[in-house]
Amino acid sequence: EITKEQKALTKVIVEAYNRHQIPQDVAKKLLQDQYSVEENFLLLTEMATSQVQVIVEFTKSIPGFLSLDHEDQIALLKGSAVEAMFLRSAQVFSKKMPNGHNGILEERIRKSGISEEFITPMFNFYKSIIGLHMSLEEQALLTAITILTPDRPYVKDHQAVEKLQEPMLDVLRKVCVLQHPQEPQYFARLLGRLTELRTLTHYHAEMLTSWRMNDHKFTPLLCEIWDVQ
Ligand SMILES: CC(C)c1onc(-c2c(Cl)cccc2Cl)c1COc1ccc(-c2ccc3c(C(=O)O)csc3c2)cc1
Repeated sequence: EITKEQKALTKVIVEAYNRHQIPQDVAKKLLQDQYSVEENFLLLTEMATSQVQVIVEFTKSIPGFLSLDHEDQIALLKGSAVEAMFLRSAQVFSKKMPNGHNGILEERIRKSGISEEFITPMFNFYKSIIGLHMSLEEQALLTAITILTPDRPYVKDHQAVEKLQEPMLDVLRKVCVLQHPQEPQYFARLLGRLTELRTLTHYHAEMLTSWRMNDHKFTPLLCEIWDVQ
């Protein structure tokens, strides 16, 4: 069962996850009434830029992260940002957002210049995450586990990252058993979502290319984290 240290670790991660969120005034922009492809792309770019800042702050609160090699810290953030944003935007769809953000976010994503071949797997993923009815602890721990994935490109000290990721996996497994006693495979299903996230990262790289082909501009922060422009 869950040790004192594991309870403390979960508390730190959940508090960081709750503390760092997109500012309400940015989220509210989703409710604007222009729905052109251009307008949607600009809004989603603003959301993504704000969400990256949120992910960076959340990551800095993960115990031990700031003690990693600095280049590895950057490699982990660059390698996981898209996956962390899929997880976060999935929660927007699953929780009944006040004044129906979720329907609006979906509509803007569907009409932002993303081709159908990417929209289908993207929304299949969203459906599968929503169907898991993840608790806040599970969302926060799964996001930290995704960020602390040792085999991201250019990570030098894999072991140092594994040492941070393993305790998170141990406590997530126990949290899943406690919160979904009737579903012994729940933890395995959560980890299965991480595999599906990897394929979405691949699709996402192609989405970026097709946006750029149509001369779409990104913000400096997104260009840096996604190595574009
Ligand atoms: C550059 C841009 C066009 C882009 O490129 N790929 C993706 C992209 C897409 Cl289209 C899907 C998945 C991942 C990415 Cl990076 C995106 C848009 O990324 C988003 C990132 C994050 C949110 C997001 C998060 C939280 C919340 C909350 C909340 O927490 O209360 C309220 S509103 C909201 C909105 C939306 C969109």
